[in-house]
Amino acid sequence: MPVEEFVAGWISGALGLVLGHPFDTVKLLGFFKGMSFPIASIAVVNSVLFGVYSNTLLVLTATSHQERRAQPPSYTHIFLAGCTGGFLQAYCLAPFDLIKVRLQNQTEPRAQPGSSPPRYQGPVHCAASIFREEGPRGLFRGAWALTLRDTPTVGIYFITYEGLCRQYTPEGQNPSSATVLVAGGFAGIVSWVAATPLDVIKSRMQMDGLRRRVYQGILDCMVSSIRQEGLGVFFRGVTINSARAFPVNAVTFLSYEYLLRWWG
Ligand SMILES: CN(C)C(=N)NCCC[C@H](N)C(=O)O
Repeated sequence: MPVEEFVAGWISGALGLVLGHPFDTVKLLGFFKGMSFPIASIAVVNSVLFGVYSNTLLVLTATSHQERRAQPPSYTHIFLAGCTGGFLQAYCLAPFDLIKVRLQNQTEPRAQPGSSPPRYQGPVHCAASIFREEGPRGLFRGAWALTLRDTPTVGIYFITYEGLCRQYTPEGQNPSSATVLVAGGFAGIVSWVAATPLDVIKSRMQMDGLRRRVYQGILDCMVSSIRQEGLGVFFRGVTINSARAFPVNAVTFLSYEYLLRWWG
């Protein structure tokens, strides 16, 4: 199994994250101290995403990354490989994303002298507390919603990227840096617009159970969110998600493509 795609995915995910971090922190007006935890986690997750995507395409089309410019895969194969990558990355992402959401939502003012410390003191303490208080399965709270969010939308992500690259690149050639940046950025925006409704539900499921269980499941969470807040609830955060998605994914695709070209 070729591993370059896993390594390129690892590095490009970390680079994309550096750009996305300020948006992620602003998103919930919370604080998410330090970058080492997000960098480490996103690098692993991106490596799974790109590695599984490329290796699934290899199985489906019998072409390696280098051969795909001359023999472009069909959009159906791209979509299926993207969905497979999205499905598997969601499971790796689930515990990291849960910790991120729990820390971001911890918006109590920072400890004043004499006040009690925050519930979670950092990523490791957060993971250990969830494990202790909610059991090992607690670390995967919201994982189904995350899988439903990522499986189709990562398919859309790769279709948009490939479609735009093909549109603006002469046949058989590699796309230019400008094309990769724009196609990557738009792939990020389109997929995040599609992902936002389930992103809202996923975050609510991840916060559920902290004090008491409110929702019986994904459907119940959807229905009660719509009842209480109307359909607009599904678009909460869509602007910040899109603003973050462009630079993050432009840089992720540019570094991924160039690392693979560089390694031949
Ligand atoms: C819409 N979704 C879930 C995606 N397109 N996922 C693929 C990776 C996105 C990138 N790591 C990011 O954080 O934007």
